[in-house]
Amino acid sequence: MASSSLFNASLSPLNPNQHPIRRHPSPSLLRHRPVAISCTSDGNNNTTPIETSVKPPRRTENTIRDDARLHRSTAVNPFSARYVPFNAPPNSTEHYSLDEIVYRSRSGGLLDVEHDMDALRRFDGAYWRDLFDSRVGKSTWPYGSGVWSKKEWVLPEIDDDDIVSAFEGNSNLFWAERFGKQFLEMNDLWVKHCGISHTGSFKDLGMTVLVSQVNRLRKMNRPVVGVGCASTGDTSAALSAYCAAAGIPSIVFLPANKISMAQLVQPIANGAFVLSIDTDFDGCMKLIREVTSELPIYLANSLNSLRLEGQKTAAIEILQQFDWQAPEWVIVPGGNLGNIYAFYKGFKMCQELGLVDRIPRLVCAQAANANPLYLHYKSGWKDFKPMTASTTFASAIQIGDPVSIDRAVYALKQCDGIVEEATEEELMDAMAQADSTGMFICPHTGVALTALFKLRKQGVIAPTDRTVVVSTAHGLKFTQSKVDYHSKAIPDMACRFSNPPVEVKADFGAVMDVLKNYLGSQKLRS
Ligand SMILES: Cc1ncc(COP(=O)(O)O)c(C=O)c1O
Ligand SMILES: N[C@@H](CCOP(=O)(O)O)C(=O)O
Repeated sequence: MASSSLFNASLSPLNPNQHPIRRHPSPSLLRHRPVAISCTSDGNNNTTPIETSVKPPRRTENTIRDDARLHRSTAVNPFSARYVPFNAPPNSTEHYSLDEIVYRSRSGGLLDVEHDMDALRRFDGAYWRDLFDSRVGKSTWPYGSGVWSKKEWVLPEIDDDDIVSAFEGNSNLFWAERFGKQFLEMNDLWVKHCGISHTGSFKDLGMTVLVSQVNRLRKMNRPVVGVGCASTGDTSAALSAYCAAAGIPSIVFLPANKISMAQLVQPIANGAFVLSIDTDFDGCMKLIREVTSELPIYLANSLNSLRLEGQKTAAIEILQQFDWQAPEWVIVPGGNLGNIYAFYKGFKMCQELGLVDRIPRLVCAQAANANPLYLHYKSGWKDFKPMTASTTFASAIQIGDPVSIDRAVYALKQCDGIVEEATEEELMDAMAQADSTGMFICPHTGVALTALFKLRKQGVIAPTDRTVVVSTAHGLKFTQSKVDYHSKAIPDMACRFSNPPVEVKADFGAVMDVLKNYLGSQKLRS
């Protein structure tokens, strides 16, 4: 992408430690009295609630891990999960322990993490809502994380000591008041800022789960020397950060010259082994799959269904942030297509376990330059054709052969979902419009906002529909695209919402003239 001369001068470079195992905990008890509730087992995995002690304050010499250890329940954990073939027929018996290293089913299809829903159903929706609410805003290990605050639904069997977490999640659900009013005549529009996160994207949500499980496997002496991924920049950043925190080697395959400088420097700084490969993301993905089947390198892309268990918590969080009410619409930018399924799965679990009575309709938004799902949708879900994706400012979704295509199609069909697309000009304009109302979003979020513009214009989304746009990465990772846009340095793009700096002499009169001109152009607020 071209860089700007304009910018050269000015812009250089409860007691949540244990499961309160009982059916109807009083909300007041959970919120106001720090009572530790544990459970005993009769040896048949039947649990009986008992209240134990009032939690003493943390001793200053203890870490939060020590503190959690002191308060850990010794009772039998009634929850479990395993791998099963994705969308398996009801008579399928194929399944694998999460401690096995397996990414594909026997028939070569995708896998899914299946939870013991009967065990989870022994507690009603009110119980789970209260439990999850009681853990928000604390530093208790590991529940200070938005992912691990839902541990029973994520990786129920992992030891808290094996968890590698940066207290990710609990991201801001931003009321886009001015953007909604000014550009869409909407009053209930929200942006879920998943990119305001440890490494600047939603990938942290899945990576904490995957790297925690790797940590466990390594302690079990399973053959995992390192963890590897192919990436358009965000998966690699998250993988390298979580591996560095745990002291685990990470290996990342990046398509040469196709990711932003800010993304490239993240794994470099975190000490990953970085391969810059002369191909696109799909080429890197093919290579990492081949390599991980030959070497003791654990695959960290979302082909590995563990990742989606963490990512689904963003959906649960949205419901929680709306006091357990489902919005009408959730719009998610899609590339490798794991996230759209993760959102569906999070919403669906909340419905099945009685936390909400319905789920939102999902919209998956793709860049027109990398739109295999959109074309598939438009063909009435006839045969899917992978493509070679072209360059897009939404570089993290420049993917032509998404590994989770089956998951995405399933999710969209189940929730009466829609697929939309955004041209380069549309996505860049939408990003600039959002930024002009106080956000600082990434181009992928611009893709999602374009889908919203189109669906509002078609009357599919109504002005009062509660709508959430998922912002997937921090705008600071993509500043070059913003510099190019505001410099009007993009060939064949009008850059209608650009706001270049005004060059002015260091002279009082000249500055006054410019300012008077500017103020005159602004409407006086009544
Ligand atoms: C910033 C950003 N947004 C959206 C996506 C799309 O997510 P998914 O690949 O799960 O569809 C990705 C990665 O692909 C991403 O890095
Ligand atoms: N945008 C992704 C692409 C890979 O997706 P994944 O979810 O399968 O890891 C990235 O940042 O690498």
